[in-house]
Amino acid sequence: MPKTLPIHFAPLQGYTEVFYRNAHAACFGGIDTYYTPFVRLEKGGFRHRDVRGIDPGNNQVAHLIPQLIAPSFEKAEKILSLFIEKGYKEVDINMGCPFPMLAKRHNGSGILPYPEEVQTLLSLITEYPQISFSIKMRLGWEDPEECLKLAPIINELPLRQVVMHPRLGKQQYKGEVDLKAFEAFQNACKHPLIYNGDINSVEDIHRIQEQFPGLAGIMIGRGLLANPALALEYRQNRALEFDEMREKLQSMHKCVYNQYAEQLEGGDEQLLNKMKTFWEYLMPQADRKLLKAIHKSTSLNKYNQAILAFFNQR
Ligand SMILES: Cc1cc2nc3c(=O)[nH]c(=O)nc-3n(C[C@H](O)[C@H](O)[C@H](O)COP(=O)(O)O)c2cc1C
Repeated sequence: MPKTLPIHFAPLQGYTEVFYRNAHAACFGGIDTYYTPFVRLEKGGFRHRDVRGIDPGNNQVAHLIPQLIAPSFEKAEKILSLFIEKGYKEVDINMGCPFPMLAKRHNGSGILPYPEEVQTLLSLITEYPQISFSIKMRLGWEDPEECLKLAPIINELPLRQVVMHPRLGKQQYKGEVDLKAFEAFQNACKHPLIYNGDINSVEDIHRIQEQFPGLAGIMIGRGLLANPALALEYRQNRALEFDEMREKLQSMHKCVYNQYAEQLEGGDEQLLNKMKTFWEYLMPQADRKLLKAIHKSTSLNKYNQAILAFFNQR
């Protein structure tokens, strides 16, 4: 039996928000580390929801790491100061985001073609030795050679780990993950390395683990949104029974719903929209009619009826 690797829940802006993370940890678990979606500066300040999302008072998961995205040392330092003020000792730096609006300003994977800018940004890491840093990155913006050129810079830094999603920024989420290029980076990288990308089943985890025996962990995003039990099933080496899955999912749904119902002030429509995102990636293999009724519900009332029908299915 290969050893069980730590599973990291990837940050997903708009999905793995604080209420989702709390509910997931309480109802499913199996995760070693959760990450906040990236915090960024908007017109020099912070977005309220980002500040709420990292506030330790709102977070109930055992191990949470806040993530920042910035194109420069100064901006990154400002966000880091917020994390330090909130008491965090571990921080992740995003060098993987492919969104063109951010990438064109050298945020996320947009910085990868520019080794000097990467070096300046990451000098933050040596300036704050009291913080344990990780980076989450892609192969490059348009060429997988980019990460190999960055390897000497990255290797010099006292990093806790590197998370690699083996796609290019310009690909967004299209095409296949490039496992050959991942291997080349693994050979060049001296830090503990975590694989991230297109893991949708326990078999996928085992396959990646076999192919890359030196890995320090696996990070999963959309696969966990689709099957919140995935990490638990991997850890316990068993698939959840239908009834057990339903029970856990129902309590997770209730937990997310109640937290949003308490916090949101925009009425039923806002709550309805928030809850619909909960279902966007969830259980794509479930009964299509039941899912469609949820996705298409036009009022909170209709949504609640659709949910009831979903959880009452045999
Ligand atoms: C809607 C969406 C939002 C995302 N937000 C973030 C983010 O805030 N920070 C980050 O590092 N990655 C973000 N990602 C990338 C994921 O963390 C992950 O790297 C990517 O989805 C590949 O992993 P997966 O195939 O397991 O989902 C996002 C991805 C998606 C689809």
